[in-house]
Amino acid sequence: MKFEHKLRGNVSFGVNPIGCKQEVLNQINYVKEQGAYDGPKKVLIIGASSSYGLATRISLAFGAKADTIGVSFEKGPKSEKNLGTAGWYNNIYFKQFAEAEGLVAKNFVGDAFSHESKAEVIEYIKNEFGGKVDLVVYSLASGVRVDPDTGVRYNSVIKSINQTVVGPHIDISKHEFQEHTLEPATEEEIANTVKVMGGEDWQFWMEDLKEAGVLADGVLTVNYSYLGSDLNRPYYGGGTLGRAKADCEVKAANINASLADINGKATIVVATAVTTKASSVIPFFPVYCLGLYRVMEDNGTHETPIMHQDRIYRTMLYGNAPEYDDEGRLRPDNWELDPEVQAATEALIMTIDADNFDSDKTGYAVFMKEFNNLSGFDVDNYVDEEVTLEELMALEY
Ligand SMILES: NC(=O)c1ccc[n+]([C@@H]2O[C@H](COP(=O)([O-])OP(=O)(O)OC[C@H]3O[C@@H](n4cnc5c(N)ncnc54)[C@H](O)[C@@H]3O)[C@@H](O)[C@H]2O)c1
Repeated sequence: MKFEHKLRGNVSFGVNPIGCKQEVLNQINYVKEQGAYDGPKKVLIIGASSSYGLATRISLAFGAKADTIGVSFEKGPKSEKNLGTAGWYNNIYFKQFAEAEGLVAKNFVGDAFSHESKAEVIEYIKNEFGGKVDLVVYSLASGVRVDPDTGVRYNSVIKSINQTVVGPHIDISKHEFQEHTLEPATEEEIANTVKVMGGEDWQFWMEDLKEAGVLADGVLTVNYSYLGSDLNRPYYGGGTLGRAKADCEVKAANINASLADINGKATIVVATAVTTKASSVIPFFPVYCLGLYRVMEDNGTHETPIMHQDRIYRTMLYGNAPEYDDEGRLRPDNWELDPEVQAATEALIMTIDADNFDSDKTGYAVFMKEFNNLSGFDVDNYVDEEVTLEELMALEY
């Protein structure tokens, strides 16, 4: 079967399942090369099927020998034209590789926002996962959330607040460098984005898990945030997504209070900018990445999700070199926010235009390779393997 990388704007519809398998294996091998580390042994990851959540799962399983439960919202194959989503295959192949090493790897595919998903996961932890988890990772990125109590559907928007933002953007499918205009969000759009991407559902998960008695003494829970810099503040930190991230900090404080009696802790991890399905559709962000990646590649500090998450868990959360800010947030993003890196990124971005955006002057090649890798294309060590639709449909998650 031929796999086609279909794109609309910066959204990918095609998938190469065999490429996804190799990409998962490449990440596993990266972690193994770093060696083993002491970490949590029973982990729940909400949003586990791609980028940061998947990288977290791979690092913890293959670096710290953790058993993992992954929750995600992915689609399986229906026809040769519709092979489903990359995350579907990432789940399957992660599980195969983890089980081959004697680890437990359980996948739940469904809506993490629903009561049913939470109940199913809790039942599984109680009956088949040893009764308790010692780490809960919340790595969800979604455009919609249906409120589980009212049934009301909320959509998140990526918009600025109180200002119109005009700047450069790239349309990947058209291979075009464009000027983009972002109109400010309404109050309702801001509130809806907080409802979807804020911390409410994280808090709901932690309340339900605690009430069910499935959190180990000393449990840690983390939520991935992004703060960024002046270069992206108008459309990120100062925009609707920034509001949602601020809400996660409020909810972290609530969770911390509720976990005190079991010595638990909620931590906001401010992660670095990486190429993911969620970040590629943020207006202007790809151009920020073109500048940033060139500078960080040249400095030897550019990281992919697996490199970043492995460093976070190995050296910071379960290592002896965590770096917290005054607000108690973990700051592995300090390589990105280094003033010299930011100044060089800004200077480079000012020179990027329609003629050179895809040249070696920028991080275009790095960005595009990472973008293609997300769907199983352009993967290192890839070996073509004949596979039929029936075989793909028979794969069990
Ligand atoms: N990409 C970046 O540059 C960056 C930087 C810092 C922080 N973060 C944060 O990291 C987190 C993860 O983002 P990502 O970029 O890895 O996203 P992603 O799109 O790669 O992954 C999102 C995950 O959420 C799951 N998901 C979405 N809706 C769901 C639902 N209703 N039920 C169950 N699962 C669902 C998907 O299946 C997937 O596993 C987000 O909070 C994001 O803001 C991202």
